[in-house]
Amino acid sequence: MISAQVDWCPWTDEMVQLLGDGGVLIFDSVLGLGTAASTFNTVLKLAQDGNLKHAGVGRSGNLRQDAAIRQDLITWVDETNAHEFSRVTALFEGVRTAANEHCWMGLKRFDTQVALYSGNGAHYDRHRDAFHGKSSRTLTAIYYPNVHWEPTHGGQLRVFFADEKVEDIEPVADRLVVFLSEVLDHQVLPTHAPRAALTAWFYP
Ligand SMILES: O=C(O)CCC(=O)C(=O)O
Ligand SMILES: [Fe+2]
Repeated sequence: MISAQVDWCPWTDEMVQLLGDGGVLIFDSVLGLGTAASTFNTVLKLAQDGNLKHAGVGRSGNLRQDAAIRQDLITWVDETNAHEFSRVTALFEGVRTAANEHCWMGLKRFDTQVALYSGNGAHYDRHRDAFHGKSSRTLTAIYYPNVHWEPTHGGQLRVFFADEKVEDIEPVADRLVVFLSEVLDHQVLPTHAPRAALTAWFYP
């Protein structure tokens, strides 16, 4: 088994093993559809108000090259919007606690990115969130609030396991996905409807 769909907490020995082996934990119905819907609306409102910006990939500093790799619009959870994302942030705090209790990861803090893919084919090419020695990003957790999501909307999170086996994960409402940042290659397939995601990166 390379992914698990189970109650989100506490983490079982099997789940800890799966994560360590470079797998993905998938948890459904983590906050309720009401919270998913209000979170999705908050992301749309941030976009309508012009508060989301084109994401850079980082080191290259080449905006055109970055735009070819990823087309999402992003911001970060900070003091201006923290109130509206408090339930999602509490969920991520729960992930941090679970990872520390069950995997002894010693995670001290996390940053939370708010992302919106427009739906006009917007995608994010295959990448890894961290590379050994280049960043202290250790664990990635993603919450999807997409209440109207359908398979024809595309936008699956495609994950690549060490043996190059692939799994496509639908970004459906109220789903939480967790994996090791330095281990798992992944991409966002082209989206054909607005697709929101909140991503936490945890640091030791
Ligand atoms: O939204 C997703 O499913 C993944 C986004 C991602 O890989 C990233 O922002 O690094
Ligand atoms: Fe990523």
